[in-house]
Amino acid sequence: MSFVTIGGITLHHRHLKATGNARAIIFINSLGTDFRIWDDIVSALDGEMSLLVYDKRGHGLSDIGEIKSIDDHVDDLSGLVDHFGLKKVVLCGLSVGGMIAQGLYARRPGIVEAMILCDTAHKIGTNESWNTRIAVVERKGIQAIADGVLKVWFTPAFHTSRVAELDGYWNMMTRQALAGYVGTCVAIRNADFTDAARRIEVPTLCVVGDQDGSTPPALVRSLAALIPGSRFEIIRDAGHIPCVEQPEALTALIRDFVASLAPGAENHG
Ligand SMILES: O=C(O)CC1=CCC(=O)O1
Repeated sequence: MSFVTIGGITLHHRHLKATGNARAIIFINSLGTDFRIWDDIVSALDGEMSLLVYDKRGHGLSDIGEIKSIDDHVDDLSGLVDHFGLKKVVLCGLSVGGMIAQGLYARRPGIVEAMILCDTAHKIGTNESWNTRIAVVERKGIQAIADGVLKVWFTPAFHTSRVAELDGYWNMMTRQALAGYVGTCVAIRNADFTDAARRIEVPTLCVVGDQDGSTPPALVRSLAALIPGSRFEIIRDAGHIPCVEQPEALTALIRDFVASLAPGAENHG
């Protein structure tokens, strides 16, 4: 296990460095998950690209810290980029992870070569939906909403055919620190990247599961419409977390997208 302390926050991470002409790609996980959601993608891409996965604060084995806004998560991601000496990175963010990616681009556009914005948006949910969720989990715990959230994370087919995994992801979600979960809900509620998305000037792939109940295809398509020149793709038979449910399809899209980038930014892993 690897840990690093940046700005007083200890972050759990895994860095797999590729040799030769490799790009660096950083994966940013979603609300209620830790970096193990990327395991299949990491296994598939290991050796082809330098890969960095980490538990964002308040999740997994990272410190909880204080989470007042997406900026707090951006601080950690920005610190990780510097800690690993990365000059240019490709960001792959899932859901709130995609907001954190948009936040890093808005703050430090020069270090972002490209972005893969996965099941995310410029604005996710409403004040009302987040306030309701926050009130329920503060009163009754994450387990009170877990069954409902799993319905948006995974398709009905996943629910019937991958029952043990479903149990495992229920455990993952409900074992996140309450303060980290609630803080990240507040951060998502207050985030709006609508204007920032219009200013994105790097190649961007927006991708979504066809059955995503949290950031549905129409919403992710509207994010793609804001980002000049972006590419939009739908993954079949996937809910909100295609890196778990359809990792081969997402890996193929990542490979294809990274291969389409202009040469020159490699060797920064
Ligand atoms: O937990 C959910 O409802 C799905 C989700 C929304 C933002 C995020 O990161 O995950």
